[in-house]
Amino acid sequence: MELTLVDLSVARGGVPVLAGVSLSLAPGQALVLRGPNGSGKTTLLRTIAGLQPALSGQVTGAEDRIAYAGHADGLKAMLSVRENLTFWAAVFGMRDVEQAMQAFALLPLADRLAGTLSAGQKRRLGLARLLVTGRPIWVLDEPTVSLDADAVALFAGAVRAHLAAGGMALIATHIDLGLDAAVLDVTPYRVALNGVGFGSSDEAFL
Ligand SMILES: Nc1ncnc2c1ncn2[C@@H]1O[C@H](COP(=O)(O)OP(=O)(O)OP(=O)(O)O)[C@@H](O)[C@H]1O
Repeated sequence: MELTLVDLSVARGGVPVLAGVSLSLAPGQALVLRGPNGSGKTTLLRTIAGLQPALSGQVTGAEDRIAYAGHADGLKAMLSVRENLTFWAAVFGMRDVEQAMQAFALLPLADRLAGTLSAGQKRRLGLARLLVTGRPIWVLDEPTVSLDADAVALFAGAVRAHLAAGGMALIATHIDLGLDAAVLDVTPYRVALNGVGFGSSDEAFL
């Protein structure tokens, strides 16, 4: 089943950011979102993932099918790498955490507390979580932040395997992942602010 956006408009802090975004993603396909800092990529991804409501328009094919990885890794600092993945696997009804650790070179760190990992290791663990969700649509916001070249290659390999298995991926990134993916620049969808500033915030925790 495809993921489809029809005429989607999104806002942050009550201020419209992007308007009229339409796209569709079929099984096996990836789409890379591009656009300057502050252009609205995160806002669009959060809306697609159901973390905030759209201003208008529709998202179809997303219900209970999205695994979202945003800027925060959302790890439990006092659980080990293996325990973090086991926790998430249980939440999503999956079991195989060993394969997820292997895919992101985490096996040597399996018993380390997540809170003691380096930034790049934490990011690898956050991305390994995608594999234990069993969800077909990966919505990823700057997934390669903190990753070294080897880890970026591991990540790109995981995305390729996910697509080959019929998964989908929507990725906001400023770097070239070497994926066979379409690219959507959000710039043409930006809403002109016409003097309206960003005075408010739409989240309790920033
Ligand atoms: N919590 C918030 N409350 C209000 N406005 C916000 C909030 N977070 C971001 N914004 C504003 O919303 C606009 C869109 O931000 P967004 O994070 O979606 O852009 P982005 O394209 O993902 O940027 P980047 O490439 O820097 O990650 C920006 O002008 C930003 O300053």
